[in-house]
Amino acid sequence: MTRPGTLVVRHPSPDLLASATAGRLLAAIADAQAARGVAHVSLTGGTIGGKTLAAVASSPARDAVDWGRVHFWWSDERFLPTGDPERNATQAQEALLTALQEGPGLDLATVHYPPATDGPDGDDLDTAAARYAAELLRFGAGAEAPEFDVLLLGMGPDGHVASLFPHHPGLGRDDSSVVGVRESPKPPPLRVSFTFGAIARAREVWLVASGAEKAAAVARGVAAGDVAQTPAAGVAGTERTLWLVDEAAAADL
Ligand SMILES: O=C1O[C@H](COP(=O)(O)O)[C@@H](O)[C@H](O)[C@H]1O
Repeated sequence: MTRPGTLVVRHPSPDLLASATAGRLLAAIADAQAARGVAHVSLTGGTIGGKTLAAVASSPARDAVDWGRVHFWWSDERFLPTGDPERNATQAQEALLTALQEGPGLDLATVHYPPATDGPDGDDLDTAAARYAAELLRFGAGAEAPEFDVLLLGMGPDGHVASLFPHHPGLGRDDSSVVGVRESPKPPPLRVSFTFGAIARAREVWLVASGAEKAAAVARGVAAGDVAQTPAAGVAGTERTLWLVDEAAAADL
C-alpha cells in the first residue's frame, strides 16, 4: 500500500535513471520559475545523486533554465572542511555548480552551502546546524523553510535519507529544521541534516535509488512502513512523492 500522491517510476539502468531524473528536474525548475519566479531545489549526495547532477550539466536542455533564479540547498552534509571530497557540496560543485558558474546565470548568493568546519562556527556542530536553520527560515516566508519545488533524496541500503538513520536520535528531532548528527553509522560521524519537518515543506520529494542493495529498503519505503526502521518511509511531498528507481532497486516491489 503506497501513500496517496506517491508514484514509482522505473528505469532500465542507473544511467537512464540519472538522465531521466535530470530531464525531469530541468522541466520542474522551468515550471516553478514560470509559476513563482524562482525555484528552490534541495540537492542530495550519494552515488546516484552525483550522477544525476552530472547528467544535468551535460543536458542540452540545461540552458532552458535561468540559473540565476534557482536557490540550491542540501538536505544533508558531512561536517568537514570546505572542499573536502567527502562533502556532498563538493560533489555537487564538481558535477554541476562549477559548470553553471562558468556559464551565464548562476549567482553564488542563491547557493546556500551547508555548514563546514572551517566556517564561522568552526567545529561547533550544533551552532553550525542552527545557522543553516536560520538561513532556511530567512527564505521560509513565515515558515521554518522554503517550499522546495523539488527535494531530491538519495537513500542508503539501510533506508536512511538525508542523514536521518534508522533508530538514530536525530530521527525524532522536531524542534528545528536542521539537526547536528553525531555518531552517524555511516562515516563520517558528524553531519548536519534536515529534519522530517524541513523535508515536509517540499512540494515534491523525489527519492532516487539505484542498485540491488537498495531493493529491500525501496520496498519498505514505498509501502510507507515503520519510519524508525526505514526513515525513507517517513518522507512525502505536499503535492507529490516520486520514487525514481532502476530495475535492480525495484526488484522487491
Ligand atoms: O551518506 C549519504 O548517503 C545517501 C545515499 O548514498 P548512496 O551513495 O548510497 O547513493 C545520500 O543520499 C546522502 O545525501 C549522503 O549524505
